Amino acid sequence: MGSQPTEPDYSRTQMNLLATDRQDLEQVLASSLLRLRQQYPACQRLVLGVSGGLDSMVLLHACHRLLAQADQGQSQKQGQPTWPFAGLRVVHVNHGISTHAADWQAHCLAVCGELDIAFVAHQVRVTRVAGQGLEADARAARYAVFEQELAADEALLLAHHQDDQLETVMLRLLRAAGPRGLAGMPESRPLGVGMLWRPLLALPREQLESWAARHTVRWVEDDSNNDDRLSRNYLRQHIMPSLASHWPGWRQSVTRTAELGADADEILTEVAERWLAILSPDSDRLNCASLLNLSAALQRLVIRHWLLRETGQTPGWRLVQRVQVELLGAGENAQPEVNWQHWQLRRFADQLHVLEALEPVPPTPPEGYAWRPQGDGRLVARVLPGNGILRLYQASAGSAGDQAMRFPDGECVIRYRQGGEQCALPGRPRRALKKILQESAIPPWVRERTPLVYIDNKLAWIVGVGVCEGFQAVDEGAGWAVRWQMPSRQDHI
Ligand SMILES: Nc1ncnc2c1ncn2[C@@H]1O[C@H](COP(=O)(O)OP(=O)(O)OP(=O)(O)O)[C@@H](O)[C@H]1O
Repeated sequence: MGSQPTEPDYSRTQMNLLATDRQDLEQVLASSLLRLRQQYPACQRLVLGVSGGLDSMVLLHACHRLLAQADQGQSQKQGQPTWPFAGLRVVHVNHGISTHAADWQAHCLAVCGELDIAFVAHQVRVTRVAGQGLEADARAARYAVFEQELAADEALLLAHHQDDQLETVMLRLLRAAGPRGLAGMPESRPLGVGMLWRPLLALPREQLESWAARHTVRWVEDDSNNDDRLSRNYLRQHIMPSLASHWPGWRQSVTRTAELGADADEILTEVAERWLAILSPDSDRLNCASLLNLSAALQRLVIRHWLLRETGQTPGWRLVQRVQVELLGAGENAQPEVNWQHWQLRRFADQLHVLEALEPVPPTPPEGYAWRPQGDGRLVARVLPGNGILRLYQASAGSAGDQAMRFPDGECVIRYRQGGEQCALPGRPRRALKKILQESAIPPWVRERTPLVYIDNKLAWIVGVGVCEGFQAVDEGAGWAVRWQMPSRQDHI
């Protein structure tokens, strides 16, 4: 296959479709765009994702025709404007993978020039992710560009069609999927600050092909489409034709399955959210004791949605299973952990935690990190290299209680535990710091990086645990409290 713009292949177009499709495709597009405008009134301008291939070229030309009709005064249909948008522009992502990448970009630029439509191209560097194919990596890079590119009043239109949807559902089925996977691609979803919209999702590929033929649309054939080592191509070339020959209604059946999947997913999401509101009301933690009271299937549902909520990534079946067995099933005193991408999933104090893996804290200088009062008597926030930031604030009566510290007159320094330290909390015997930390509510993965505030070389405050004997504020309102914001998003102590 070459990269040159190809003449439409008339031999593949079907006569019956040729007779009727022209209006159909444009009608379907127009009513989809009206629906977009009604559902998301904030979307006033359109951005088309155009690769240079047949599908997105059809979308581009068909949008251009609707826009031209509107300009020629045919803009009202049953009282509705046929083109209710203020702007239209095209974005092309050049992945730089194919040897024909520059031709695709040049073709998109040329067509947009002919149609007088604003065009922007982005060259991306595709980052390879272990265990993921090149196509998926390219897609991630592409969507990152789309997301960046989109403004809050814009919707991105992509030219996915019914065959793409069927392939997606079949591939997911073959890789194992629950209702969410079987639901296929949604017609719309939020993308960055804007919306993503797929106006051609209901139309079969054939219909796009015959429309392209009729309008002498030129496109660039993607040479990788012929490579049947790629699963999607194998399915398209070998499996789908035989399905059609034995089950003429298979497209409708799979489409219906996707619709049922979408319904089931919506209901399951509602159920999961209700449970999350109970089991993880206002924190990123999930309560194990209550979770264990649920049925095994409901546990997996809640775990899946909790991970999705906290990380933005959909966890696979195996991971959910591991969390259920290895973390939820662990004894109370065990401290198991499951690593997933750059997250750590841990169990501590009868809660499941999802943490972004933290870099180890860099070695502290022997003299510690000085934390000096300002001339006006206030201490400023102290950035701890690799370990977040400490802030001091005046503890108002009641807000900090016995956590309020006397104003540190002496030399104030921050250190971390080195081993062998001892101290006494008010009214308690002197003990090893290690023991005090172990018995505190501080999770084990935070203990070694817990800031220790020394005043005149004496341990005055174990952040997150309390003020040491001799340093507590006596008068209400006279004390100071410390807040530590860890480098990861979730932990404030
Ligand atoms: N390089 C590109 N630049 C701009 N838009 C693109 C590009 N590639 C694809 N698109 C848009 O995305 C649509 C779908 O493309 P394609 O089927 O190749 O994507 P996909 O990898 O299957 O994506 P998805 O993961 O969303 O299914 C195209 O019709 C087009 O609208």
